[in-house]
Amino acid sequence: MPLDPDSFSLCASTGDLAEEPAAREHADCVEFRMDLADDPGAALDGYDGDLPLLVTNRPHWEGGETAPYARLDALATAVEHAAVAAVDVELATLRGRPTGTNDVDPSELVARARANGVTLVASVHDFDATPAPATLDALLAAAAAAGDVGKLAVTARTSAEALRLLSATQRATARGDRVATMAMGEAGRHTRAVAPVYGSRLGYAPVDAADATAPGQYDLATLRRLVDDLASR
Ligand SMILES: O=C1C[C@@](O)(C(=O)O)C[C@@H](O)[C@@H]1O
Repeated sequence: MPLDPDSFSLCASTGDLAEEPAAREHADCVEFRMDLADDPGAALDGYDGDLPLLVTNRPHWEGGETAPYARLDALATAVEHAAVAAVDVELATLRGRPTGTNDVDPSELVARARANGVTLVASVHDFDATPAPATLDALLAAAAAAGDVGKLAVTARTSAEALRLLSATQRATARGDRVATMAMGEAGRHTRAVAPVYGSRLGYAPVDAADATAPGQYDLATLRRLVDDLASR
């Protein structure tokens, strides 16, 4: 089953698939951060949880832990698994940024995802700041065009920057782009709860706040409660 890009999904973000039972109560899916796992291939082969998986294998140059070697090959194998519903590929990768030695190239990875009915999340991360509005618009439009969902995670240093991201989310949704947004960092924390009100399709949270995969994340139970509460108003 692909992840439905037309509705909001809350992902429990983890490098350890053994956390899935603890995530079931609150999450719609598990973001398996393959780059944070010791043996991601074995973990996927042994996965028998209920929640569908969004697989991510983040390179160093976009805030992850994976050495570039065979990074795309691991994702291409992952999308063949029945439990995998979505795959995250950086927009820069899709645009051809060299990513190390791989047998498959980005277009083949996308083709394999498509052949397996796996939703493609095209992602962009800015770990320093929140770009100007025109840049946010351009990044969201490009990411949404490249994937089924275009995801943009920026860093908000002020409430004005957080608001800028929410505004861009609203504009993207209004023009018909399917996007997912969040502002990392303390000043952006509330955007994780609020961005879905403006159309964001994905949220990320660790089961346990101590295991955050990005700055400013709420724990899973808290983000579920906040998102659901705001959605019902
Ligand atoms: O890209 C994202 C979003 C994220 O960076 C966040 O800020 O919640 C967390 C990552 O695990 C995920 O891949």
